[in-house]
Amino acid sequence: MSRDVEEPTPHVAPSKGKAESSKSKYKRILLKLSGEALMGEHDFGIDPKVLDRMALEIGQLVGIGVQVGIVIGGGNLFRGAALNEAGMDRVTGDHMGMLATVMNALAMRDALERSNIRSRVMSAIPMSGVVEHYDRRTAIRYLTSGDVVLFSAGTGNPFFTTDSAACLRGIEVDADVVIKATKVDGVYNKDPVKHPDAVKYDQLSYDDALDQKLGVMDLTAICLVRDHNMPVRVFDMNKPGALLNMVVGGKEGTLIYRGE
Ligand SMILES: Nc1ncnc2c1ncn2[C@@H]1O[C@H](COP(=O)(O)OP(=O)(O)O)[C@@H](O)[C@H]1O
Ligand SMILES: O=c1ccn([C@@H]2O[C@H](COP(=O)(O)OP(=O)(O)O)[C@@H](O)[C@H]2O)c(=O)[nH]1
Repeated sequence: MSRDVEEPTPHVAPSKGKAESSKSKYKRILLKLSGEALMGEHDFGIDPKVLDRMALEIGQLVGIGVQVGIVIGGGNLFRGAALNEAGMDRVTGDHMGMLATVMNALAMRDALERSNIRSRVMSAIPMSGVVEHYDRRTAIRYLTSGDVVLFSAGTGNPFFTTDSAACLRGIEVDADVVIKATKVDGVYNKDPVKHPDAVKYDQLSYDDALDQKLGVMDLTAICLVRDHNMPVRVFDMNKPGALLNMVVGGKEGTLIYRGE
């Protein structure tokens, strides 16, 4: 697949429906939201104030015609690896982690709909009566019609992360970019939380991210985007307005792409 990387010319594919995105650099994005960020000031669970703020920011994108797919993590509730360390079977823990992402997606849909933003939740694990089962063609139809689509339950398989799920869904629905909204404002040469002298990259290649084993995103996810030439942007979701600014072409976060 030869996906046009965002530089130097914005990639606007005519096949993605009628949405007017004259001010947006992208027609369709896949936004990965950290589960942990949903906790806000708390140690566990979901802070409704955080959801409302995110709904507002997502609404701004929808308002300028951007088609938005979202993958939410589950780290605010359960992580398979942590449950495993505490003695639980890993696969059971991962199933709990994936179910946690469904709960987060339901909470986010609720917040979006309270803000009058049409949205759908799809799950990689069938959950009849609660959410729709993921189907790529249906998801693309929803996106094209302007609905926000929340892809929940990760990839549906244990031993993966929601970063990998975000990259997978982004590639499947032919998004222009995967945007990882996280706790740090970009990718650094080492973990900036542990190393105050870490230096931030404005952009770096997939191969550099892999070679340096930069921990901001798991290596499985980076291999996937590299193989499909899907650009990834990493930015700080706690910085108000940063998401909209990035989508209209402002300088935010770090771009991971195929390089020169
Ligand atoms: N080289 C790096 N650049 C930026 N962040 C890094 C790096 N190495 C490790 N990190 C850590 O990765 C974290 C983001 O990844 P992760 O915990 O998976 O986030 P999320 O919960 O958003 O998926 C950051 O909070 C940061 O502490
Ligand atoms: O495809 C997937 C995605 C997620 N998970 C599980 O769900 C948890 C929550 O996802 P993640 O840790 O990626 O959430 P985040 O760090 O983004 O909050 C993971 O720890 C895994 O246990 C999984 O098993 N398969």
